Parts: sequence; C-alpha cells; structure tokens
Amino acid sequence: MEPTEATLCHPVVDGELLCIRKQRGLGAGKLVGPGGKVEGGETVREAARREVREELRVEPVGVEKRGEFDFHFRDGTVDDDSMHVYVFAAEGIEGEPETTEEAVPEWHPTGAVPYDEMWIDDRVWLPHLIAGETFRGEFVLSDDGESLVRYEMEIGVAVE
Ligand SMILES: Nc1[nH]c(=O)nc2c1ncn2[C@H]1C[C@H](O)[C@@H](COP(=O)(O)OP(=O)(O)OP(=O)(O)O)O1
Repeated sequence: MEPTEATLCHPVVDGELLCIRKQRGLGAGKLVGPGGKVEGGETVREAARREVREELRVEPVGVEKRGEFDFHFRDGTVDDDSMHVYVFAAEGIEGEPETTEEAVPEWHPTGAVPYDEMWIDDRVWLPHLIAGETFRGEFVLSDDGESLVRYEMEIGVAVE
C-alpha cells in the first residue's frame, strides 16, 4: 500500500511558533502544525500553503521546505497506516489566524513549546525545524500513537 502523502507547515514569527489545536481527524485534541493530505493535481508546496489557508485563514509567506518524514503506526504485529509527510516552515503570515472548524490557533514561544501536548515524535524533530535545520527520517509509533517504538533521523540533508 502506498503511504498517504501529507504536509505540515509551521510558521515561526518573532520567536513564536504558530500551531493549531486540532479539532477533528487524526490527532484531534493535539497541538500540531497546520497540514493535511496532498490532493490530486497540486504540488506538495501548494498543499502546504492551502492547508494553512484552510485551517487558519492566513497566507503563509517565506515558505521553505525543511524535510520529509515517514510516520508508521504499528505495534510490531500489524503493518499499516503509513504517512509520508513533507515538512515546511514559514517565516511569516499575512492576516490574523482565526479559529475554524478544523483548528484553533495557538502561538508558543520557541523556547517553551509544550511538547507533551503534541505527537510524541515532535519533541525529536521540531527543535531542529525551530533551529532552521533540514532533516529526513522515519518514525514508528505504537498503534495508539502514544509511544515511539523507534526512529531514525538525519539532520542537515539537502532539500529540493
Ligand atoms: N506522528 C505525527 N506527528 C506529527 O507531528 N504530525 C503528524 C503525525 N502523523 C500525522 N501527522 C499529521 C500530518 C498531517 O498534517 C496530518 C494528517 O492527518 P489527517 O489525515 O487527519 O489530516 P486532516 O484531517 O487535517 O487532512 P485533510 O482531511 O486533508 O485536511 O497529521
């Protein structure tokens, strides 16, 4: 089965990270980056911008691709639910983030991100996004998504 392709795009503006409190779908209740599935006929960059627009009603500016991750959910017995995620950072936004059906905006200082309210893998890779680095990696989460079974990550990779 081909992995689902999805995006994440975190604006980092004046030392603050823009996140969303996800209202529905995968990871509902968690603090995440704006993002979602790539649709047919759009590039991943277009998908990243569209999701920020749809979820927060702002236009991201200075959007930079930082890397790619494979996320797998499994407990070692089943092999399903793989997601290939293209990760972007944005150096600004145009407009004021709004609450939508999908998302409630939250700004957090980059030095005090509440990682315990995020996906378990975010504490591993998000500090590198905040530091301006590029990356590529693979994360295996338990089926309930609550623990990290294993991961591999390379920092400072070439990103097209
Ligand atoms: N382990 C993980 N860590 C993380 O930080 N983000 C993850 C993640 N696993 C999935 N995601 C993100 C990537 C992507 O933005 C989103 C995909 O979840 P969904 O399919 O529920 O998306 P949405 O419901 O927002 O998609 P659309 O229906 O396309 O809007 O979840």
